Amino acid sequence: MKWRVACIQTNIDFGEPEKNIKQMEWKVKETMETVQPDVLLMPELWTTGYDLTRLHDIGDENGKKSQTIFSTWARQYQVNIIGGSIAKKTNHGIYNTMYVADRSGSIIHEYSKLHLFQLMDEHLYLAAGERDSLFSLEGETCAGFICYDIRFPEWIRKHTVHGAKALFVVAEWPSSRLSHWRLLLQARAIENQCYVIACNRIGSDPNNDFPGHSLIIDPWGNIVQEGSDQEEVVSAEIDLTKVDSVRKTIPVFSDRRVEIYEQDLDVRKKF
Ligand SMILES: O=C(O)CCC(=O)C(=O)O
Repeated sequence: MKWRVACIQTNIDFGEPEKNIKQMEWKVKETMETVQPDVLLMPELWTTGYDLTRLHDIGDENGKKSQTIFSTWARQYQVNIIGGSIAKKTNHGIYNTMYVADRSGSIIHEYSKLHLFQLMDEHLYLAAGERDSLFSLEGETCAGFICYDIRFPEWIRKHTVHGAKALFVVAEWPSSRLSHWRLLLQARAIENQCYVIACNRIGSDPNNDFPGHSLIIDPWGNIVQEGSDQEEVVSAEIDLTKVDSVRKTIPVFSDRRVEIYEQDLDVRKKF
């Protein structure tokens, strides 16, 4: 399977969902007219930004409005959408939730950020997801993650051992740790021998600057495309058969020694 993937690397107006949705509608239209991707990504919390203290007012009730928007755009343009994430308000709390819509407009996957980022106070305002993020897109096994999740290789691996060949990452990753962003994403691609397609935002909010640098990385760890720090669409063609050939060249998955990893370490003998 070959897909043209495209990250809408955009600024986000702080706490202004209506404005952000209107702007995104134009960007989706423009991207479909120019780049014509098969898979379209948006950044993390792109409707509200990190306006955490107001999420109970501006978040999306059960994610209903967002699902309708993704579904409408996906069907209208016949494109698969990784809808970044949005703030989903529920009776049990507010979740940082990704929806995936396929070309027919069906919502085929939902994932709520599992690891809340304390440095940006997420744990004070958001509830953590409890479910995995594996899904099938046009017959290919994929997984979706949200920002801080990429610091947890064991979480990502859980999905690639179940066959994920493309990891879609959405983020509001700050400029101060841009070097971590690049290295972590490249490491996840190399160790899991899969594509990583990662969409970050640009601009600033009251607490952080965001560097863009959305990335498309192949299963050998090469950066196929990297964004600047400006508003743009970062796109490339990916060929998922490359995943199989890299996994054949260095058979990391069959060389794993899971039975040993699962044994307890006998630390008392050593210290
Ligand atoms: O892990 C990091 O350095 C950034 C994470 C982050 O900004 C987030 O999860 O929103």
